[in-house]
Order: sequence, then C-alpha cells, then structure tokens
Amino acid sequence: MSLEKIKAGIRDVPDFPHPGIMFKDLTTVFKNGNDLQEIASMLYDKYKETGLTKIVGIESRGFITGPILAEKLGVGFVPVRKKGKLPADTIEESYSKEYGVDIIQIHKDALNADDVVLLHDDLLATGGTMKAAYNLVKKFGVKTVYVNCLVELDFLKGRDTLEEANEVYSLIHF
Ligand SMILES: O=P(O)(O)OC[C@H]1O[C@H](OP(=O)(O)OP(=O)(O)O)[C@H](O)[C@@H]1O
Ligand SMILES: Nc1ncnc2[nH]cnc12
Repeated sequence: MSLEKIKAGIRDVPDFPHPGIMFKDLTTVFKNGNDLQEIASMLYDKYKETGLTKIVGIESRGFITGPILAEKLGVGFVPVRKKGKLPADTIEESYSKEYGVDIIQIHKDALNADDVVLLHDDLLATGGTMKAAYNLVKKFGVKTVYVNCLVELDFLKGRDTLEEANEVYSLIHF
C-alpha cells in the first residue's frame, strides 16, 4: 500500500538529461522522512537473513539509500564511482546506459572472495550500469551477488542482462 504512495511520489521530468528521456526523479521521495524509513525497513526485512557482508552502491544515487541500509544491517558499504574519483588502485568497466556511455571503477582491495554482496542503485533502466558493476564485483571471486534497485523500468528489460545474479529485486516497477 505505501509502496503505491511512494511510487506516486516519484516525479517525472520529461526530456532530462536529453530530449526523449523521461527522467524518474526520486528526490521527491528522498525528501520525505517517512518514505525513506519505509524504504529502509522494507529492504532490511528483505535482506536481513541473506548473510550479506557488503553493500556495493553505485554513484551517485546508490549512495543515498545504500549506506542507510548498510547501517541497518550492520554491514559495510563499498562505493562504485565514475572514473577518476576513487583515490587508490582501481579496476574499471566501460558501459552504455539509457542516456550515454561511462566508465565505473572500484578499489582493488574493496572486496574478497568471502563476501556476500548486495549491488544497490536507485534505478535499473537498460541495465548497462548494473551489469558493469556486476562484472566488477565478480572479478573479486565473490560467490553470491544480489541486485537491488528502488525502481525498475521494465520496458527497457535491464534485468535480462543480469541473469547470472542470484536475484534481481526492485521495489517499484514502471
Ligand atoms: O540501467 P542504465 O541504463 O545503465 O541506467 C541506470 C543508471 O543511470 C543513472 O545513473 P547516472 O549514470 O545518471 O548517474 P548519477 O546517479 O550520478 O546521476 C541511475 O542512477 C543508474 O545508475
Ligand atoms: N529514465 C531514467 N530516470 C532516472 N534515472 C535514469 N537512469 C537511466 N534512465 C533513467
């Protein structure tokens, strides 16, 4: 029920950042404390029994709810950042997304083979970003990778790129 309310609160911004893109703006949800608590609590219930050891959040919007959930679960938070932002040695992947191309990086010492990882972002569109992040995480030899987004744009079929993941779970679908 409250997920429907949260969904209704997401702002559509036409033609951002490029003509033809309907941007799903979650700042209208994040500014509401009750909505933020509701999201954190639903994700906590979903992942509390999975044995997660790390949440890997994707810059920049995965840095909003990722650390909130990490704190609630008592696990670590690892940033995946756009190229040139992380200070120590990194590995990287290039990718295409709904509105452009990019390169993401993760620190070489961020994870190890014993980690159980939740890859987290605000939104799954074509899946280009999440698949690139998945490829990075797999390079550490981790056995389990869960994928979570707050919002999934079903018509772009991003989850089809993530069939190898243990599970792809989104709270809200358009
Ligand atoms: O599924 P895809 O087609 O790859 O698109 C999804 C990605 O696009 C957005 O990030 P963006 O690159 O705009 O970066 P930002 O969060 O820093 O604004 C969004 O937060 C996802 O990370
Ligand atoms: N339509 C969209 N709205 C918000 N973020 C996005 N990232 C990729 N496509 C997006």
